[in-house]
Amino acid sequence: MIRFEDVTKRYADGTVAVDDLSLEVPRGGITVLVGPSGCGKTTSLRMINRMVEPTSGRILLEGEDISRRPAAQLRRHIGYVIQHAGLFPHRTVLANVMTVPRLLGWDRGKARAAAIEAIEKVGLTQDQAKRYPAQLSGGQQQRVGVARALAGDPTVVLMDEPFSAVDPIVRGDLQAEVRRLQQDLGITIVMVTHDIDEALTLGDKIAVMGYGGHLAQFASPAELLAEPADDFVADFVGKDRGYRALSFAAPDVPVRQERTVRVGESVAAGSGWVLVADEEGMPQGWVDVAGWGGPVPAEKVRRFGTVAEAGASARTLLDAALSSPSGRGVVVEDGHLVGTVTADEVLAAMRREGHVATPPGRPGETP
Ligand SMILES: Nc1ncnc2c1ncn2[C@@H]1O[C@H](COP(=O)(O)OP(=O)(O)OP(=O)(O)O)[C@@H](O)[C@H]1O
Repeated sequence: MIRFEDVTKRYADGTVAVDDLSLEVPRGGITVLVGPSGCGKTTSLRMINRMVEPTSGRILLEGEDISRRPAAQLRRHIGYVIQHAGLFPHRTVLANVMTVPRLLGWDRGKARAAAIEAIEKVGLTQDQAKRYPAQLSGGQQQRVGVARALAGDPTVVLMDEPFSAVDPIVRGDLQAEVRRLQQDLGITIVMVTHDIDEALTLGDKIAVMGYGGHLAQFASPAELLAEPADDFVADFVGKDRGYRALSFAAPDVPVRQERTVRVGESVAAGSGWVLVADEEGMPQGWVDVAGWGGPVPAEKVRRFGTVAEAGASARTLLDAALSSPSGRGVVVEDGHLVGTVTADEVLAAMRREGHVATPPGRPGETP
């Protein structure tokens, strides 16, 4: 839906900020532009709303060359969020958010209603709407920035390093919020970040840009981790990409049936690790039935570590298995036991589905 065709931007001093960029941002998802400082991310983003004009090439929005549309008209459908929110300090939150619909020519009543709706969408209260930006935390100010971008009912929202100025916990909340908003509203988000973790967390598609403003790779997070196009991308994506890739694979691991007992129920000596569940079948923990038998005492029940929801990522399944005292990870659906998986079973499923390579068999080993 946003298509860059051979787009180059050379600034007046000769700097080539973007070099022959061609890519297609899909409609209704999050596309992230990521790369080291100065690689042309911001320039690329700003060409989408014509804050910067390409030197050559063209950009199409829904098949239409944006250079043919008056910039002001184009921007009506494109929200814009910047680092530090860029709020007017002497205007209340509500007035700040109203600026966008007012610029669109909406009357005060309609602009106010749209602003209030946008403020609620980003999780701010009516009380906070009456305050001035300085009376809010950094994370809340950033929410106001997002609300302002949404108030004009855009189809596309551009975000330039929107969360880089907030602490990691707030950042995580804001990332989740942006993902939720994108899904609820069906908008297309194009986001710039220099943080590969943020790109991998949020991006449906990621454009890794390299020095000199050229596109190094345009791919999904899973593809980027599995098959970085070159050394630059491999370095940028990071050394532990094998582990990170686990988050993006949801292998079909056969779940084994697991017998459960209740506290007070008798077990035979030497049963090994037995899963304890309550009367509704909700798993509660493991009990090690080694040198004893008889009724299970509550104080012998050990928590099971993490639990995986059915259909979870390989990372979650492995984590459940590795953190379980029995080595068997508990898989649940709506809190009810489905069964258990071991780390070996998760890895075997990963191999079967081609998510991880199968090591060549050593001599004497049966395949
Ligand atoms: N108005 C301008 N005039 C001249 N050169 C510019 C201008 N704006 C940006 N540049 C240069 O173009 C290149 C790309 O800049 P841009 O801001 O697009 O990169 P970026 O990837 O967003 O960087 P950062 O992560 O540091 O913000 C840089 O070398 C920058 O110095």
